[in-house]
Amino acid sequence: MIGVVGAGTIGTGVAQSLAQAEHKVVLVDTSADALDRARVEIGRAVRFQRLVAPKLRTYTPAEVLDRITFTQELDELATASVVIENVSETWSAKEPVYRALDRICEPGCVFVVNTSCFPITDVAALTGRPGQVIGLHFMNPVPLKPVVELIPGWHTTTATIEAARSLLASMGKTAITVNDSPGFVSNRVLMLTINEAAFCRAEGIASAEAIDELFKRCFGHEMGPLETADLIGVDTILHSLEVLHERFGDSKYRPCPLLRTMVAAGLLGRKSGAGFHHYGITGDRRPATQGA
Ligand SMILES: NC(=O)c1ccc[n+]([C@@H]2O[C@H](COP(=O)([O-])OP(=O)(O)OC[C@H]3O[C@@H](n4cnc5c(N)ncnc54)[C@H](O)[C@@H]3O)[C@@H](O)[C@H]2O)c1
Repeated sequence: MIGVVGAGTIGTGVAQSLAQAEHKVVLVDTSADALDRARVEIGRAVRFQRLVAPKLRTYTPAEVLDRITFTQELDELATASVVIENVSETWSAKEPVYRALDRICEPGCVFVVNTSCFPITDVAALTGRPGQVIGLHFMNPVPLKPVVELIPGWHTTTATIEAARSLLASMGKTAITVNDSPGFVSNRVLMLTINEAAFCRAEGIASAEAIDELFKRCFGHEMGPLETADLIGVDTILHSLEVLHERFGDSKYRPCPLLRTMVAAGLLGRKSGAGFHHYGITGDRRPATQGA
């Protein structure tokens, strides 16, 4: 059984992807609402994928959901072989989870850190098993993204790296390995781009639509930086920039104040229905009427 902790934007996709690979999953969140949303979202996403991604047509939503136990009890992870942690990107959220998991889980259990920016070695130091802690930075939406950034910490053993690779292979995914550092490679670069795009929007240099169109039509990106921020979650972007700012001590990572305002206003992106753009209940983009 694989444990997944955190049933938000990314944890929901991780649980779905594991269940579609025939793993038994226990999905834990402190919020009953988050678990309810995850159940609905997984059913919707599997239905959608059966239409657009032929390789994933094998299972019905009921079959996938049947492999997932939704619970608020971390203790249910006592027999997990691997736990993938996806709780909010703040140290105050992550620290107690690792201390508790270290007490609850069997000594052989591997802990996978799905963080955007925290160094894996820092997280591993919260546990008595640093050799069995590894970073896997999944991309959103998890079921549709075939590549994962893999980050061994200082003490991560070869056996743990192999266990992570074989879990990914069972999910039809491969890894690109990078060394441990705040934000690794992908988010160290991406967060600066999104932050600068937010500054352009905040200074009135262009609309959110124009900023995103430039990246799509001039550079051939699938999504613009502000659409990407909405997909990831504006709160997760803000927390990630705060981690980079604090860890590097470099002012180039200071978060654009507009991001703080948007988080305070509840404009979190797709998950709240509005961010830099507006979204319908199925996540489709709608013309902006107000907000950022
Ligand atoms: N959103 C992305 O695209 C993305 C991609 C890769 C990695 N990440 C990382 O994954 C983690 C989660 O990000 P997210 O975007 O899903 O955030 P989110 O805010 O959508 O979800 C976080 C979830 O964690 C839950 N949570 C908080 N404390 C908890 C606890 N003690 N026990 C159990 N559940 C708890 C919250 O209730 C919430 O449902 C972060 O570290 C983020 O940086 C996010």
